[in-house]
Amino acid sequence: TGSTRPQRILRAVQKNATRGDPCSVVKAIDDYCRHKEWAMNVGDEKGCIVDSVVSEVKPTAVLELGTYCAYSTVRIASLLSPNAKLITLEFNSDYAAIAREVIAWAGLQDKIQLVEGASGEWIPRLKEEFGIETFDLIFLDHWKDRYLPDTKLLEKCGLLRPGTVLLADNVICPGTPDYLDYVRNSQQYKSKFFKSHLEYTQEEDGLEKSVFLG
Ligand SMILES: O=C(NCCCCc1cc2ccncc2s1)c1cc(-c2ccc(F)cc2)cc(O)c1O
Ligand SMILES: [Mg+2]
Repeated sequence: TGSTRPQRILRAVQKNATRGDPCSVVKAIDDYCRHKEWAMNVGDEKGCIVDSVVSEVKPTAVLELGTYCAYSTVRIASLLSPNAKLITLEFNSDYAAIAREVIAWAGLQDKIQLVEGASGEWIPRLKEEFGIETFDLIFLDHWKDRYLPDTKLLEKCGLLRPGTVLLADNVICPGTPDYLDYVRNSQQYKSKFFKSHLEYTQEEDGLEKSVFLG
């Protein structure tokens, strides 16, 4: 029984990144996935767009849907203010186990709460379980056919406030057509597309930034 791709990514982090240095963790994953084997991290090109949105929003409460190996988790958390918190949901327990190790290597355990489970099950529980009022920023990077139902669920659960920013990965590749249609045509959102490329490739992709207007 050989290793899995997430295990190989963790090994690359432990080999090439400095403990407690989130930037070196991000770089180690990008180097490995660009030169050794592709993996579904948001990557460096789209990651720079994520960085600019996080820096602009200055969120104190962040929700990430889809952790995988915690590349974007670490990238976002490294930009947050001291009292800010990030909750990240991961469905796959093997991914979650690797993600916890990557988060620990980056030294960001105190900022990040990793929750194992399905978004549809956990979103209705976030207020009660974690004392969350509303989120300032939500990064959608999980099952592409869950972006729309989970956005409607977040609205229903009162987890959005006027000004909450939804930032969605992969709106072109693999694509989230129903979600794009909703946020671009709803009076409740002001939406903007950031053209980019699928991580580590020249395939078209992009991020959609949608501000909830209430
Ligand atoms: O599926 C992707 N990402 C979601 C993984 C699903 C993990 C989940 C997390 C979670 C948490 C809570 N509830 C339910 C769920 S389900 C994904 C796929 C590609 C891609 C692009 C071109 C390809 F040829 C092949 C793959 C690129 C990307 O950037 C992705 O993000
Ligand atoms: Mg993605």
